[in-house]
Amino acid sequence: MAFIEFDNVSVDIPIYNASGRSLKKRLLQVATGGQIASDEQGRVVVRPLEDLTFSLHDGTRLGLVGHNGAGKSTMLRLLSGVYAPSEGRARIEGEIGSLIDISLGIDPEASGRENIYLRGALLGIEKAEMNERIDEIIEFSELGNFIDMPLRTYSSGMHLRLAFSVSTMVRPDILLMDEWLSVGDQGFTHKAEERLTQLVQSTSILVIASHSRDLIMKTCNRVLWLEHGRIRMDGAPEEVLPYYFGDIAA
Ligand SMILES: Nc1ncnc2c1ncn2[C@@H]1O[C@H](COP(=O)(O)OP(=O)(O)OP(=O)(O)O)[C@@H](O)[C@H]1O
Repeated sequence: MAFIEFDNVSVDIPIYNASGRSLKKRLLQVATGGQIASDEQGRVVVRPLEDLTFSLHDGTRLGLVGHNGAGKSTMLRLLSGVYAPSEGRARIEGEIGSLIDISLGIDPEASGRENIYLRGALLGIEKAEMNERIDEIIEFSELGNFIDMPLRTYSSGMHLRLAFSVSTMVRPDILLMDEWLSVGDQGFTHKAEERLTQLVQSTSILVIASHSRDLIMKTCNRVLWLEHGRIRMDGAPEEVLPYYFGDIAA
């Protein structure tokens, strides 16, 4: 069983190199998506998420919507453990899998095969399991003999195919995505699409940030609309999206 429970969660990010007086003054005046303030020590602090309370259970397919700077990526980073709450409490039960930044940790000097092991280690997969699954990953990537060549010799499409093949081999309880991944040429895209759909179906909780109405309608059964780091609306896609996209005045 997987669940995510947020109680009055806020995230503060101190900006250490914004201590110059004039910059600080300017930052405090400029209205951006995140709320900018200064803390007791006079440091500039951005608060991308403020006072969030919600819970997600098995079967939730959550679409995160919100304008640029609303806090969607920060929320995904918080769920993946990159950030911790500065205030409030976040309880997360279940193994988290992240398809954000699938090229993370890829070494251009190492071969495709070595990079599969590297990425696998980052995903928390044991070496013995990687040994068992490596052939399947190589076959899926369709990189043929290039698999033993250094990554710097790959085209960007080949690079993505490798990253996709290894990153989607996990079956997490909670899957985090930043838009729907689209990789490779036509043939590969079709195959990748199928694998991604299977992965999404097999996961207990999905959280996907997206600007696409179609994608959210197709994939999600709940939508959280973030505005300036706060929850503006939380409900079924057919309830929230007409307000978010302005069909109905909010
Ligand atoms: N590491 C950071 N340092 C400083 N400010 C940050 C940091 N990360 C996020 N922010 C600020 O927090 C706010 C929310 O950013 P976030 O990237 O979460 O928005 P988003 O909803 O994902 O936007 P987009 O749709 O443009 O990707 C923004 O104002 C951003 O400037």
